[in-house]
Amino acid sequence: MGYDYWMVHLTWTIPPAALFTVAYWPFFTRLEIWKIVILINVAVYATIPWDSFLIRNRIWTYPADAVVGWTLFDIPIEELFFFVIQTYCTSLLYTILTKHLVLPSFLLDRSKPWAKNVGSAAITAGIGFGALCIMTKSSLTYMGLILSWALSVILFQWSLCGSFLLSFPKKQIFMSILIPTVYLWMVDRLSLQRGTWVIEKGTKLDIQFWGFLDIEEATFFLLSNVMVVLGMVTMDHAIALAQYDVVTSDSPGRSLPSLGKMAWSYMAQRRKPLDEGFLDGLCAAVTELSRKSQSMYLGSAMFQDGLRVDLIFLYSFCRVIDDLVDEAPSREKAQESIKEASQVLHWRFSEKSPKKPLYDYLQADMDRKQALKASPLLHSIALLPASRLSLGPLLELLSGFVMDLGFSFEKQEYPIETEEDLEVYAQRVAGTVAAGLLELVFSHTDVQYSPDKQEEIIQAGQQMGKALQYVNIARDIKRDAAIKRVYIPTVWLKTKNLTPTDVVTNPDNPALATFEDRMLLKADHAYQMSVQAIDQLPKDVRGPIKTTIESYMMIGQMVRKARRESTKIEGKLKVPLWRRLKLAWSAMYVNH
Ligand SMILES: CC(C)=CCC/C(C)=C/C=C/C(C)=C/C=C/C(C)=C/C=C/C=C(C)/C=C/C=C(C)/C=C/C1=C(C)CCCC1(C)C
Repeated sequence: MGYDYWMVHLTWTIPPAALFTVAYWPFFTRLEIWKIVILINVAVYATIPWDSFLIRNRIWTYPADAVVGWTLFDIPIEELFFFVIQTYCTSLLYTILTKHLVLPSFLLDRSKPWAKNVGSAAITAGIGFGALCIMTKSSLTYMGLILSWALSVILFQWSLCGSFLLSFPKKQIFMSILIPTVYLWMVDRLSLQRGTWVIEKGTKLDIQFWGFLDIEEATFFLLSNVMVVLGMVTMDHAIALAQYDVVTSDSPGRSLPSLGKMAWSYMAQRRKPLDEGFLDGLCAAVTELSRKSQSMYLGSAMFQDGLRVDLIFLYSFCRVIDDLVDEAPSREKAQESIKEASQVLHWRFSEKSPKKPLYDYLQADMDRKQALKASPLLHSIALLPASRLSLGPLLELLSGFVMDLGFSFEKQEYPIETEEDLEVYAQRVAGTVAAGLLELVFSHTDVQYSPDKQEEIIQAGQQMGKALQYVNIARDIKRDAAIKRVYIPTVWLKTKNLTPTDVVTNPDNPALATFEDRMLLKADHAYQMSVQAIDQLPKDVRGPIKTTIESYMMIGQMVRKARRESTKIEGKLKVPLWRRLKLAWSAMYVNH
């Protein structure tokens, strides 16, 4: 008896598993943990008969002084632990690397119709080849046993998730397979060299890499990681379909069904055709978000499932209308866009069945389809989750943009005259977005809130939205001056004998520091008044919301610090990535 095999685990497999677990712990969701637990079970049950058969046939052996001696179906306990820990590490790595992806956006099958069949044929050929190898009862035996067993599992997985896998990003798949594979190759080589396990001659090809790593072992570790990763992808395919059902559903409030239910409806494979218009729009919105704001994209990944998808659509709408107004060639054109947005919003929210799948709706009327394709505004409104939002805040947001159009340097018109104007403006452009976000949160949770409670929380949320807008304004005084906008109330400026025009012409005036400070104080005050409300939100949104808010408030602190140390800032002030990560980690940890 000996501890060599356990030492392999203690030195090589347990430490990376522990390290990744601690680093990722605050971000683990219940669903992710269940996925991994299920996969570990499947992996263990699927591997036991195979491994036991190989050991009984003495394809490989364990020196008595390397193992403790406890076995199950002749498999050393250390080896069983290997199935568990490898499946855990690889699936955790996959979970981390794919965390930012929006699963339903890969449901659209853009692959060639033959691609899936070619894959199936190739895998089947591999299984056949493996069987032939086994029949030769020669040095090909071990390779044959690996190929026929692993490829059978992979064929089953491919038959379920093939099309989904083809549209899934390849980089994440390759990394989650290759990193653990190469790592385990090194561990395996070391153990074979030490003789912790021995592959018997006669049934192996006797070809080694790096002196010790048998070609069969290399193949095995590659294929076992492929099985683990494809197992995760298959479950994610089922989850993507369930998320799709939630976000395209008629009912205003629905959360994701249980994993068991998802697996059942996935295996039954009876589905209505997917709404292509919707999925196209989702892909476009996701691409846009990741292109325009990487931090918002990554931040949104902390929100789960259907809520995240809905938030992306809400963001997309705000973004589109914002760009339309900012990039309009003239004030009149911008006003037209806002008017159009208002009309389409009314249409979207009054339609008898506004939640009707977009694609059906478009099919019914080709002209409308053309119009939608041509106009990002129409498109983004068509995609808004109208059954889970209300019209009020969206219209109020438009009125915020109208205020922005009131600025005119030539005519010396500045709409933010009093502090109250500032508050109205912040409510319109930011309070409304917070209200929309919270409506979506209430729709996607199983927690029951009375209407009064919801109203109370939305009030606080709007206050917080305003706080963040004040931070924004304080940070952007110079950038706004460059586009001839001044959000510092005219009455504040008057106390220092300044006018908004002075700010536009001389944004470097040190006297402006007072107003920056005052704006940040206003932000702090609004923050203090509303921060406790976060604790009343559903548990799984507290962390992400805290993270978003705190990283914004941190910008405020950095503005203050930059002013104190009179650092010159070119462009937009940003919180460094590592500080945001640290902040996210602790905000998520506290609310885990
Ligand atoms: C739930 C929802 C929503 C939907 C359902 C969707 C669905 C149907 C999904 C289906 C998924 C499936 C079928 C997944 C299957 C995964 C498998 C079989 C993984 C095997 C891993 C095997 C592993 C890791 C084996 C590891 C073995 C090891 C490390 C052995 C090592 C070794 C050592 C150390 C020395 C001697 C040689 C040897 C190679 C045996």
